[in-house]
Amino acid sequence: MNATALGSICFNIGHSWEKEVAKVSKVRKQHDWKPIVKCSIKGGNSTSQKAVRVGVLGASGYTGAEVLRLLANHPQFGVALLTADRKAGQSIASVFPHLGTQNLPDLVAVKDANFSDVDAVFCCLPHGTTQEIIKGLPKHLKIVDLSADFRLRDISEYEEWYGQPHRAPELQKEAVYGLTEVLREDIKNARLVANPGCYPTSIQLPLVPLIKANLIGTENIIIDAKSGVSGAGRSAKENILFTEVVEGINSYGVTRHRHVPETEQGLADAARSKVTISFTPHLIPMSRGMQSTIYVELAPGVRVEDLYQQLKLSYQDEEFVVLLENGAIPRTHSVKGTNYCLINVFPDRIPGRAIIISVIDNLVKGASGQALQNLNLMLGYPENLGLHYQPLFP
Ligand SMILES: NC(=O)C1=CN([C@@H]2O[C@H](COP(=O)(O)OP(=O)(O)OC[C@H]3O[C@@H](n4cnc5c(N)ncnc54)[C@H](OP(=O)(O)O)[C@@H]3O)[C@@H](O)[C@H]2O)C=CC1
Ligand SMILES: CC(=O)N[C@@H](CCC(=O)OP(=O)(O)O)C(=O)O
Repeated sequence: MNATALGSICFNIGHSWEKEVAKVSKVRKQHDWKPIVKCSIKGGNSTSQKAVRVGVLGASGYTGAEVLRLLANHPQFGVALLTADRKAGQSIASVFPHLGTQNLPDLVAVKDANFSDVDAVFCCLPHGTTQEIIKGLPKHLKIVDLSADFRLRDISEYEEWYGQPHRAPELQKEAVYGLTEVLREDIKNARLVANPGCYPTSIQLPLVPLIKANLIGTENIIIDAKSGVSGAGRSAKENILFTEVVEGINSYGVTRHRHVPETEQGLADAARSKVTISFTPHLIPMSRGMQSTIYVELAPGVRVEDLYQQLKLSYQDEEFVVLLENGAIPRTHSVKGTNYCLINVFPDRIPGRAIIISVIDNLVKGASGQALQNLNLMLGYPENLGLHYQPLFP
């Protein structure tokens, strides 16, 4: 898809809900899904009739709030339960005034939550905490976990990188990694999806097709990545104070960031052999957005044009992953507030090397948007339902 096509995506998103719901009904028939149980619940449109009752665990955090922003436009998912920790007992309006018009349920502590009227949850909790909480959830729930707790298949690797033993190894075996465009078929049948990290999403989407096609070397991949500050969550930390972040750039996790094993796991699956990356993330003074600039070696006999054509082929039918027109620079402004990943490939001035730029909104494709894309799939809906947003620019 080229930049003109992207323009038409961004500016012709004229999907009417009637059309969407008609598509849903068709998909439901194909999947022999249970009939729509009409229930009156508070949600994006208060007291509207929605088919699926959704809970958001960690609704007082950034990714939880982003799930709620997206659900406000979802024709089939209504919000039935919201949880928080320190903010339990408060209204969502007092925690997030921008969500105050939605007439959402108040925040409760997870231990006081009643899941009997909930069909699916987005788990937007810190890693570590999440394993214990998900272990205790009723089995009827479909779960999309936004934390890192179920992303690493090898639990010894989890212990090594997260500094604590895995507390739900049985559930780890069941979890499906939620990189939608790559693992769509597995996600459709999953009960528990481990939604990918933001950096790993922005890196794997361009690299997986190139590695699968043996077009690039797998031992000398260098990734220089930048994230907006919302990537660090909403709780107070010294390194994300305004004064620490504004007018500067801060590298962190240098030589050792926990997204390395997650990214190498996904790339190794594509290569069917070990892949190693050098990865350095940076915190930059913007609220949301992420760019990964990736330096790769071309496999013998391969041209940069071959990389471009491969990505074009791989993503030609994808709505949310867009290869820009030759030479166009992906910008975080173009994806702000949307579920898009924009990619382009450039020849390095050093022969035999290429530079790939990939941008996403860390809170949308890097978290809550991809999570919604996955839950749509898990419940047999079109994966783009509720995800049609134009970029917020300027
Ligand atoms: N921010 C991002 O861009 C991305 C984040 N993620 C992952 O998503 C998850 C959520 O991130 P984010 O929204 O940024 O985090 P926040 O820190 O903004 O929010 C965390 C949420 O979890 C709740 N919480 C904290 N501790 C507990 C506990 N012990 N028991 C129950 N609830 C608890 C908080 O409640 P309260 O505020 O009331 O204390 C809050 O609602 C994390 O695992 C993160 O790594 C993944 C991809 C991108
Ligand atoms: C800016 C910032 O701090 N970003 C977070 C990554 C956010 C994310 O994707 O986190 P999870 O893997 O925990 O889900 C970090 O580097 O740890």
